[in-house]
Amino acid sequence: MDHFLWRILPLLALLASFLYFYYVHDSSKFSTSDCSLLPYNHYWITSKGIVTPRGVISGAVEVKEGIIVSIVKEEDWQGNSKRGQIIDYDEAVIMPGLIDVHAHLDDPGRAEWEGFPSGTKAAAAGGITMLIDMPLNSFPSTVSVETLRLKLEAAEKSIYVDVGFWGGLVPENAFNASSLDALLSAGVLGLKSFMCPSGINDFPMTNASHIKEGLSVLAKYRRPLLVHAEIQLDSANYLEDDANDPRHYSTYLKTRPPAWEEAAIRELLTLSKDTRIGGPAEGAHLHVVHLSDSGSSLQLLKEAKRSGDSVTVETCPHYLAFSAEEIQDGDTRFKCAPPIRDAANKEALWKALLEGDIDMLSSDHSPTVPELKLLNEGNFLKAWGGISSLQFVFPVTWSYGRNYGVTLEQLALWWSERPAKLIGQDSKGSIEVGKHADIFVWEPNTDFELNDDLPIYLKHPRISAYMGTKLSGKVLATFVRGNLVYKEGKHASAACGSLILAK
Ligand SMILES: NC(=O)NC(NC(N)=O)C(=O)[O-]
Ligand SMILES: [Zn+2]
Ligand SMILES: [Zn+2]
Repeated sequence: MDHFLWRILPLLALLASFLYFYYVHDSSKFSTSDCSLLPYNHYWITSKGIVTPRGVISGAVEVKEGIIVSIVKEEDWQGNSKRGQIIDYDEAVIMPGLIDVHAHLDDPGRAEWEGFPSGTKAAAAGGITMLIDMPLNSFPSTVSVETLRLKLEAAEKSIYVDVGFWGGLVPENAFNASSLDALLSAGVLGLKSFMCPSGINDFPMTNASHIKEGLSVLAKYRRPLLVHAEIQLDSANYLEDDANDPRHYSTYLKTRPPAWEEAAIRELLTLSKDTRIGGPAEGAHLHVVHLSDSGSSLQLLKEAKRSGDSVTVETCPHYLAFSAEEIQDGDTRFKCAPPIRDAANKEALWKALLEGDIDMLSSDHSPTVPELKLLNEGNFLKAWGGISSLQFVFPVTWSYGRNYGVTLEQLALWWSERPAKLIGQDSKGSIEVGKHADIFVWEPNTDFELNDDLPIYLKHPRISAYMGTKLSGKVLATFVRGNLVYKEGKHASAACGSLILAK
């Protein structure tokens, strides 16, 4: 027996060295740092498609200690041998990480709905390198310095991507300038308010005078006011009869007509004009979240922009992917506010986005526990309003957008450059020398079906309206400040995202 062991010893040694090289030497399998799946922090990423503000190039991006330190075109790169570590992605696309300016992670207080760890893991797996957490659905709402502190405590050491925070503008703080001053000084990136009930009792809606107060305080800090722009008008056209079955999506659609959005946007534009006493450049920037109405609401925004108002607008992938006609009876996964409208509206939203009338995209990831989505009962009037989408927003934008001829540069503009500008983060939003190495890598032509076989990190994947859809665009890797935080089904072992506070 001994004799036999001696004879196979060289074979065992060979196997051991193979295992060493396969598992240890390939840095992506094992790591020395907990924050990154890479054991080094100076490296080059090479690819035939790197999306920069000056176009798509073939070449290399040099990353050192979290910063992009050089970008080299292929013709200047070849033949140069003094390189360090190289990660070659060949035909895969290298893009600036997505910045999602509108996500509800519901932590602290309702972490069973999502939470910072699952939400930011899902974000990283979807190419998102920074998200801004909404001030509501968590408990307490982020409406004061004290409640912001609770947010920061909940997020610290629990986030896999960078996270910033919007503060809430609510009746309780709107007339208290020192409270708003304190909240803004503590670092929220801007304020968010609702012109209709928010769906959650602890975040009440604001009226015109609250909004005016908010705008005037925000102007001093040069930070934006984000508004859920719907005003409840008489919904007399909804009656409890057979034709208005709450399991029919059309019943819900009738309860929130486009006129609600139009009325809110009209009022908002007037209010913000009133605060621009010294001219269009004065006053706070206004940002309309999740626009759904591509008709009169959009027209009002276009006119305001043309007259020089400081206003931007976002829409969300669910308004671009789905239409009311396709939503099945009882499928409350699709309930959100403002609602998903008809196919013609969807086409017009794409046109507005492509023509630059809609500035950017956001997820409005607003999940809850499956019980509150009432999936069995299928009652559109009672179910929680909010779409769960965070991990899928990029492949969704690409899958539906490619039919409209969407370019890589447009994707970067809608998901990175313009969001970075809205939140005042000059060091983020594009692949340029001196900026944070917030980057993701993806394969445009890899198709997949969203089902349980995939690694999905959201807490409640079942409630997502996207489950069961076929998509293209597979995210391979995500780097946050140079740390490889996600690679094909695996995250870094520690959550090292940064809390981003306005200065
Ligand atoms: N409480 C919410 O999360 N509301 C959200 N709900 C949606 N969009 O259906 C939102 O952003 O208004
Ligand atoms: Zn909203
Ligand atoms: Zn929202």
